[in-house]
Amino acid sequence: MDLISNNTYAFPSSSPLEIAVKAGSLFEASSTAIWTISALASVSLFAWFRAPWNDGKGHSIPKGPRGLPIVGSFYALTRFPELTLDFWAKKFGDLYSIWLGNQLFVIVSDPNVAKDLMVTNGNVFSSRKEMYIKSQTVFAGRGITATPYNDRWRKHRRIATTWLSQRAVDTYSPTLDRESLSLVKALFEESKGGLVPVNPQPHAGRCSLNNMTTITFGFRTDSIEHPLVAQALKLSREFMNCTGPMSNLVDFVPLLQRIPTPMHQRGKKLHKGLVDTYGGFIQDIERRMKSGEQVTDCLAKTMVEVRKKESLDDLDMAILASAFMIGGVETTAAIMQWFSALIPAYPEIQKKAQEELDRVVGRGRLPDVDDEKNLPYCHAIIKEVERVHNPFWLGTPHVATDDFVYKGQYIPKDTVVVLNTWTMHNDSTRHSNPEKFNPDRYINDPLTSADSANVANPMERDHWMFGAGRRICPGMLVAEREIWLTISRMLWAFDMYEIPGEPIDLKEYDGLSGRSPVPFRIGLKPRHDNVAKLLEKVDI
Ligand code: HEM
Repeated sequence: MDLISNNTYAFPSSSPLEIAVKAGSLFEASSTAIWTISALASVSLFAWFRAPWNDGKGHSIPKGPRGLPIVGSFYALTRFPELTLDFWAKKFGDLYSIWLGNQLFVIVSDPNVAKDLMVTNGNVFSSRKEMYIKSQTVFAGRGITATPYNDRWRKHRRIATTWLSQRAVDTYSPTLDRESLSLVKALFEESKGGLVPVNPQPHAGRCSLNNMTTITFGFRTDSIEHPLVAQALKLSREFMNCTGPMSNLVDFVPLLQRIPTPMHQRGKKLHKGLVDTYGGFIQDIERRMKSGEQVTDCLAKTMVEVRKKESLDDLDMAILASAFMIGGVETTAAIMQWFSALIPAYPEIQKKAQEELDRVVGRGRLPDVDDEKNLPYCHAIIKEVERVHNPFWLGTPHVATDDFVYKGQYIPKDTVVVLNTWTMHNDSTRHSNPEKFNPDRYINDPLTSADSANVANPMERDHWMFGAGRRICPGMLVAEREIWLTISRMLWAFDMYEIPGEPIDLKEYDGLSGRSPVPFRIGLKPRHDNVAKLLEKVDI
């Protein structure tokens, strides 16, 4: 494969970083004319729509790239934004600022700064910006993920955490167990026992989808051909592409919000798609409950039961369910997909994991939840995949609800705060030789990521994939269990190998904010006869 050699994760000579940086500097160099024309046109606008650069007490906003009039630094962030942000982190430091249109962002590239702002000062840095497309158009002012730090968010977060607590996740174990077995069986069948190359992506997508539809609506799909699989994955992907932290300029240039753009149409269509699909399931559940039918326990049923007490309207329920379906499907599926794309290049790592599995679990049964503590190498592989291939390099930004001065640097109220996790995950002071895929770096880290998020020293946290502070992902527990069951069982069942002549591209990815690998195929050779035997009774 062309991008990986000797276990080293190295960028090609015309790397996205170089392209982004070259594009940035070329743009800056050749943009004198654009500057002159647009500066004249925009100077008055500038003064009008940009926040103050200092607090009048000698504290200025953090330094950062100058950007262009009107669009700010947007031009440099349309492709591989994480690499451009990393380049600027090296130039401007752990806390720097950028402008996108009229919006000031500060970019946090260091674990200590992340903790100081988002955890220690969580009372200031736990809100969300009401972005025009994401919050106002797609979520119509609802939805836990996009809601500002207010009572509506507290209510939705309370309902969500009830459904995502450790106790709740324990009750989903049979679902997570079943779906991971169904995934392994589907891969086994499609690969015809190792003879036919397989793209595991749709199977991983259906596995995550089934977990979320069962938790949210109490049903599952029975094959990757089920129409909901394509529909749900399309909605999630469109959501990620329209609403990522830096996905569209309409959010940051108020003038664009007043004229019809294709992004408005996409936002409205997406809103309708989410409400029709997920709101439709809730209405169906409510109708069945009213007619006295027994309805399986699920989030939708709970919402219908408490709707009066919690003053939830139809839109609240549809959007909260959508947040589960968006937050919980593309994310866990992406980790399974990155694992499947990456691991074939590392036969020696697979072998080591499989030796551990044979020794601890044996070949007479598949690994289970309780085995994780005794399988440190398999546990470490997952953490390393998450470090190297966080599906959300920029997370979900927070916003400051007050003016704040951090180490002499002024962060005005309404500034958007982005965790630059690419830089944090590739910091050589925390992770030696960060470019190397090396599960051994986590071999002495038995913590779950949920526990690791609470370690006192932020330099010791495993990774920042789930965000930070009061808005940290409430789905961590279910996500970790789901990922454990699927990945440990794939390692137990298959030798995963590259198809000769079909290199797997790990640099490109699909998605503007949530990332998954571009389509690929791998070989999946069952490791022993018990694979077929133990999967015999599993239903897909
Ligand atoms: C690998 C899997 C996952 C990843 C990488 C992930 C990542 C994230 C991130 C980065 C955030 C923003 C955190 C912050 O603001 O600091 C978030 C929030 C959220 N996630 Fe996840 N997530 C995953 C799985 C899940 C699952 C399974 C669910 C279940 C429904 C879920 C539901 C949510 C919700 C509802 C929020 C919004 C929380 C709020 O704004 O208060 N996530 N997630």
